Amino acid sequence: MVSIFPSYLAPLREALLGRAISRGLLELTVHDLRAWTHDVHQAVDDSPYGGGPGMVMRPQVWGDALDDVLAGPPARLVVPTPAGRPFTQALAREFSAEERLVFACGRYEGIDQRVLDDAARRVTVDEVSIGDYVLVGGEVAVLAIVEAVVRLLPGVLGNPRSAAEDSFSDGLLEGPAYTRPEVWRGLAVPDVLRSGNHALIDRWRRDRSLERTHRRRPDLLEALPADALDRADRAL
Ligand SMILES: COc1ccc(Cn2ccc3ccc(-c4cc(N)[nH]n4)cc32)cc1
Repeated sequence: MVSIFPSYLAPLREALLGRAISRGLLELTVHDLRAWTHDVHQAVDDSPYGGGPGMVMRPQVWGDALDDVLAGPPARLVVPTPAGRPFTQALAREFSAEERLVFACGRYEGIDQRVLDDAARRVTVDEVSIGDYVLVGGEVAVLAIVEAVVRLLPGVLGNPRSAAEDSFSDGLLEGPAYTRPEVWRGLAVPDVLRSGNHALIDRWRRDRSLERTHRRRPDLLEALPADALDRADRAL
Protein backbone atom coordinates (compact mmCIF):
# COMPACT_ATOMS: atom_id res chain seq x y z
CA MET A 1 0.00 0.00 0.00
CA VAL A 2 1.08 3.56 -0.71
CA SER A 3 -0.23 6.49 1.34
CA ILE A 4 0.85 9.87 2.71
CA PHE A 5 -0.67 8.72 6.03
CA PRO A 6 0.84 5.24 6.53
CA SER A 7 -0.28 5.13 10.18
CA TYR A 8 -3.91 5.27 8.95
CA LEU A 9 -3.38 1.66 7.82
CA ALA A 10 -1.98 0.44 11.16
CA PRO A 11 -5.33 -1.18 12.14
CA LEU A 12 -4.63 -3.83 9.48
CA ARG A 13 -2.00 -5.23 11.83
CA GLU A 14 -4.50 -5.67 14.66
CA ALA A 15 -6.74 -8.62 15.63
CA LEU A 16 -7.73 -11.19 13.00
CA LEU A 17 -5.76 -9.60 10.16
CA GLY A 18 -2.74 -9.15 12.42
CA ARG A 19 -2.91 -12.83 13.32
CA ALA A 20 -3.19 -13.77 9.66
CA ILE A 21 0.00 -11.80 8.97
CA SER A 22 1.90 -13.38 11.88
CA ARG A 23 0.70 -16.81 10.67
CA GLY A 24 2.18 -16.05 7.25
CA LEU A 25 -1.21 -16.17 5.48
CA LEU A 26 -0.51 -12.77 3.94
CA GLU A 27 2.18 -10.11 3.77
CA LEU A 28 1.48 -6.41 4.24
CA THR A 29 3.84 -3.57 3.33
CA VAL A 30 2.87 0.08 3.75
CA HIS A 31 4.92 2.72 1.92
CA ASP A 32 4.94 6.47 2.65
CA LEU A 33 4.40 8.22 -0.69
CA ARG A 34 6.65 11.08 0.47
CA ALA A 35 9.62 8.70 0.22
CA TRP A 36 9.42 9.36 -3.52
CA THR A 37 9.44 13.16 -3.30
CA HIS A 38 12.69 15.03 -3.97
CA ASP A 39 11.90 18.60 -3.10
CA VAL A 40 12.54 20.02 0.37
CA HIS A 41 8.79 20.55 0.84
CA GLN A 42 8.04 16.96 -0.21
CA ALA A 43 5.17 18.29 -2.32
CA VAL A 44 2.69 15.64 -3.42
CA ASP A 45 -0.10 17.88 -4.70
CA ASP A 46 -0.65 20.83 -7.03
CA SER A 47 -3.51 22.95 -8.38
CA PRO A 48 -5.93 21.34 -10.82
CA TYR A 49 -5.69 22.14 -14.54
CA GLY A 50 -8.95 23.76 -15.62
CA GLY A 51 -9.39 25.31 -12.17
CA GLY A 52 -11.84 24.17 -9.50
CA PRO A 53 -11.61 23.55 -5.76
CA GLY A 54 -8.92 21.59 -3.99
CA MET A 55 -5.67 20.06 -5.17
CA VAL A 56 -4.69 17.07 -7.30
CA MET A 57 -1.90 14.61 -6.47
CA ARG A 58 1.09 15.06 -8.78
CA PRO A 59 1.88 12.38 -11.38
CA GLN A 60 5.68 12.39 -10.96
CA VAL A 61 5.68 11.30 -7.32
CA TRP A 62 3.01 8.64 -7.82
CA GLY A 63 4.69 7.47 -11.03
CA ASP A 64 8.02 6.89 -9.30
CA ALA A 65 6.33 5.23 -6.33
CA LEU A 66 4.30 2.81 -8.46
CA ASP A 67 7.33 2.04 -10.68
CA ASP A 68 9.02 0.69 -7.56
CA VAL A 69 6.05 -0.87 -5.79
CA LEU A 70 4.62 -2.53 -8.92
CA ALA A 71 8.02 -4.01 -9.77
CA GLY A 72 8.36 -7.69 -8.83
CA PRO A 73 5.65 -10.37 -9.06
CA PRO A 74 2.64 -9.32 -11.17
CA ALA A 75 0.15 -7.31 -9.15
CA ARG A 76 -3.27 -5.79 -9.57
CA LEU A 77 -3.50 -2.06 -8.77
CA VAL A 78 -6.55 -1.12 -6.70
CA VAL A 79 -7.35 2.58 -6.48
CA PRO A 80 -10.24 3.66 -4.23
CA THR A 81 -12.18 6.64 -5.62
CA PRO A 82 -15.74 7.99 -5.29
CA ALA A 83 -15.90 7.63 -9.08
CA GLY A 84 -15.00 3.93 -9.04
CA ARG A 85 -17.09 0.90 -9.88
CA PRO A 86 -18.85 -0.56 -6.83
CA PHE A 87 -16.75 -2.79 -4.60
CA THR A 88 -18.88 -5.90 -4.04
CA GLN A 89 -18.52 -9.30 -2.42
CA ALA A 90 -17.98 -10.71 -5.92
CA LEU A 91 -15.05 -8.31 -6.46
CA ALA A 92 -13.73 -9.19 -2.98
CA ARG A 93 -13.69 -12.85 -4.05
CA GLU A 94 -11.92 -11.93 -7.28
CA PHE A 95 -9.28 -9.93 -5.39
CA SER A 96 -8.82 -12.76 -2.86
CA ALA A 97 -7.63 -14.99 -5.70
CA GLU A 98 -4.88 -12.55 -6.69
CA GLU A 99 -1.28 -13.33 -5.75
CA ARG A 100 -0.56 -9.66 -5.11
CA LEU A 101 -2.59 -6.47 -4.73
CA VAL A 102 -1.16 -2.95 -4.64
CA PHE A 103 -3.38 -0.21 -3.15
CA ALA A 104 -2.89 3.46 -4.06
CA CYS A 105 -4.43 5.69 -1.38
CA GLY A 106 -5.21 9.10 -2.79
CA ARG A 107 -5.92 12.28 -0.85
CA TYR A 108 -7.00 15.83 -1.83
CA GLU A 109 -9.31 15.57 -4.87
CA GLY A 110 -7.60 12.42 -6.10
CA ILE A 111 -4.61 11.35 -8.20
CA ASP A 112 -3.70 12.77 -11.65
CA GLN A 113 -5.51 10.43 -14.07
CA ARG A 114 -2.34 9.86 -16.11
CA VAL A 115 -0.88 7.87 -13.22
CA LEU A 116 -3.67 5.31 -13.57
CA ASP A 117 -3.56 5.43 -17.37
CA ASP A 118 0.21 4.83 -17.31
CA ALA A 119 -0.10 1.97 -14.80
CA ALA A 120 -2.83 0.39 -16.95
CA ARG A 121 -0.18 -0.11 -19.64
CA ARG A 122 1.55 -2.63 -17.32
CA VAL A 123 -1.01 -4.00 -14.84
CA THR A 124 -4.75 -4.34 -14.31
CA VAL A 125 -6.04 -1.18 -12.65
CA ASP A 126 -9.31 -1.26 -10.66
CA GLU A 127 -10.80 2.08 -9.64
CA VAL A 128 -13.32 1.08 -6.97
CA SER A 129 -15.86 2.83 -4.75
CA ILE A 130 -16.92 1.41 -1.39
CA GLY A 131 -20.19 3.34 -1.39
CA ASP A 132 -22.05 6.41 -2.57
CA TYR A 133 -20.56 8.87 -0.11
CA VAL A 134 -17.38 10.93 -0.25
CA LEU A 135 -14.46 10.21 2.10
CA VAL A 136 -11.43 12.44 2.60
CA GLY A 137 -8.97 9.91 1.21
CA GLY A 138 -8.50 6.32 0.11
CA GLU A 139 -7.16 4.85 3.37
CA VAL A 140 -10.52 4.08 5.00
CA ALA A 141 -11.67 2.45 1.76
CA VAL A 142 -8.51 0.31 1.70
CA LEU A 143 -9.15 -0.82 5.29
CA ALA A 144 -12.64 -1.97 4.25
CA ILE A 145 -11.50 -3.61 1.01
CA VAL A 146 -8.58 -5.45 2.65
CA GLU A 147 -10.79 -6.72 5.49
CA ALA A 148 -13.40 -8.02 3.02
CA VAL A 149 -10.71 -9.70 0.88
CA VAL A 150 -8.48 -11.17 3.60
CA ARG A 151 -11.37 -12.84 5.47
CA LEU A 152 -11.91 -14.92 2.32
CA LEU A 153 -8.36 -16.30 2.34
CA PRO A 154 -8.18 -19.96 3.40
CA GLY A 155 -7.28 -20.30 7.07
CA VAL A 156 -8.01 -16.73 8.08
CA LEU A 157 -11.49 -17.24 9.50
CA GLY A 158 -11.82 -19.81 12.30
CA ASN A 159 -15.03 -21.07 10.78
CA PRO A 160 -14.73 -21.35 6.95
CA ARG A 161 -18.51 -21.91 6.73
CA SER A 162 -19.07 -18.28 7.71
CA ALA A 163 -17.24 -16.89 4.67
CA ALA A 164 -19.02 -19.29 2.33
CA GLU A 165 -22.44 -18.62 3.86
CA ASP A 166 -22.23 -14.99 4.83
CA SER A 167 -24.76 -12.56 3.47
CA PHE A 168 -24.29 -11.63 -0.19
CA SER A 169 -22.97 -15.14 -0.81
CA ASP A 170 -26.51 -16.32 -1.65
CA GLY A 171 -27.45 -12.81 -2.75
CA LEU A 172 -29.67 -12.16 0.29
CA LEU A 173 -29.16 -10.16 3.48
CA GLU A 174 -28.36 -11.99 6.70
CA GLY A 175 -31.37 -12.50 8.97
CA PRO A 176 -31.44 -11.81 12.75
CA ALA A 177 -29.04 -13.67 15.05
CA TYR A 178 -29.55 -14.59 18.74
CA THR A 179 -27.59 -16.07 21.62
CA ARG A 180 -28.16 -16.61 25.37
CA PRO A 181 -30.07 -15.69 27.48
CA GLU A 182 -33.37 -17.06 26.18
CA VAL A 183 -35.22 -13.97 27.45
CA TRP A 184 -33.46 -10.63 27.75
CA ARG A 185 -35.23 -7.44 28.92
CA GLY A 186 -38.54 -9.20 28.24
CA LEU A 187 -37.53 -10.12 24.67
CA ALA A 188 -37.55 -13.84 23.89
CA VAL A 189 -35.54 -15.77 21.30
CA PRO A 190 -37.91 -17.11 18.54
CA ASP A 191 -39.06 -20.59 19.65
CA VAL A 192 -38.17 -22.25 16.36
CA LEU A 193 -34.46 -21.61 17.00
CA ARG A 194 -34.67 -23.70 20.17
CA SER A 195 -36.76 -26.45 18.58
CA GLY A 196 -33.84 -28.56 17.35
CA ASN A 197 -35.78 -29.05 14.10
CA HIS A 198 -33.07 -28.02 11.65
CA ALA A 199 -35.24 -28.23 8.54
CA LEU A 200 -37.68 -25.85 10.21
CA ILE A 201 -34.81 -23.63 11.44
CA ASP A 202 -33.29 -23.40 7.96
CA ARG A 203 -36.69 -22.51 6.51
CA TRP A 204 -37.30 -19.89 9.18
CA ARG A 205 -33.86 -18.34 8.62
CA ARG A 206 -34.38 -18.26 4.85
CA ASP A 207 -37.76 -16.56 5.36
CA ARG A 208 -36.22 -13.91 7.63
CA SER A 209 -33.47 -13.28 5.03
CA LEU A 210 -36.03 -12.92 2.24
CA GLU A 211 -38.23 -10.62 4.33
CA ARG A 212 -35.29 -8.42 5.34
CA THR A 213 -33.91 -8.30 1.81
CA HIS A 214 -37.33 -7.44 0.42
CA ARG A 215 -37.75 -4.65 2.98
CA ARG A 216 -34.21 -3.16 2.96
CA ARG A 217 -32.67 -4.10 -0.39
CA PRO A 218 -35.37 -4.92 -2.99
CA ASP A 219 -32.67 -4.27 -5.62
CA LEU A 220 -30.86 -7.42 -4.47
CA LEU A 221 -34.03 -9.48 -5.01
CA GLU A 222 -34.38 -8.08 -8.52
CA ALA A 223 -30.76 -9.06 -9.23
CA LEU A 224 -31.25 -12.70 -8.17
CA PRO A 225 -31.03 -15.27 -10.96
CA ALA A 226 -34.48 -16.66 -11.89
CA ASP A 227 -33.85 -20.07 -10.32
CA ALA A 228 -32.47 -18.62 -7.07
CA LEU A 229 -35.91 -18.56 -5.39
CA ASP A 230 -37.69 -21.86 -4.92
CA ARG A 231 -41.46 -22.36 -4.62
CA ALA A 232 -41.37 -22.02 -0.83
CA ASP A 233 -39.47 -18.74 -1.19
CA ARG A 234 -42.04 -17.40 -3.61
CA ALA A 235 -44.86 -18.40 -1.26
CA LEU A 236 -43.46 -15.99 1.30
C1 LIG B 1 -15.43 15.28 -5.83
O1 LIG B 1 -14.34 14.45 -6.03
C2 LIG B 1 -13.66 14.04 -4.93
C3 LIG B 1 -12.69 13.08 -5.11
C4 LIG B 1 -11.93 12.63 -4.02
C5 LIG B 1 -12.17 13.15 -2.75
C6 LIG B 1 -11.38 12.69 -1.56
N1 LIG B 1 -10.57 11.51 -1.91
C7 LIG B 1 -9.26 11.56 -2.27
C8 LIG B 1 -8.83 10.28 -2.55
C9 LIG B 1 -9.91 9.42 -2.33
C10 LIG B 1 -10.09 8.03 -2.44
C11 LIG B 1 -11.33 7.47 -2.20
C12 LIG B 1 -12.41 8.29 -1.84
C13 LIG B 1 -13.75 7.71 -1.67
C14 LIG B 1 -14.15 6.44 -1.99
C15 LIG B 1 -15.52 6.36 -1.70
N2 LIG B 1 -16.38 5.28 -1.88
N3 LIG B 1 -15.88 7.56 -1.21
N4 LIG B 1 -14.81 8.39 -1.18
C16 LIG B 1 -12.25 9.67 -1.67
C17 LIG B 1 -11.01 10.22 -1.94
C18 LIG B 1 -13.17 14.08 -2.56
C19 LIG B 1 -13.92 14.54 -3.65
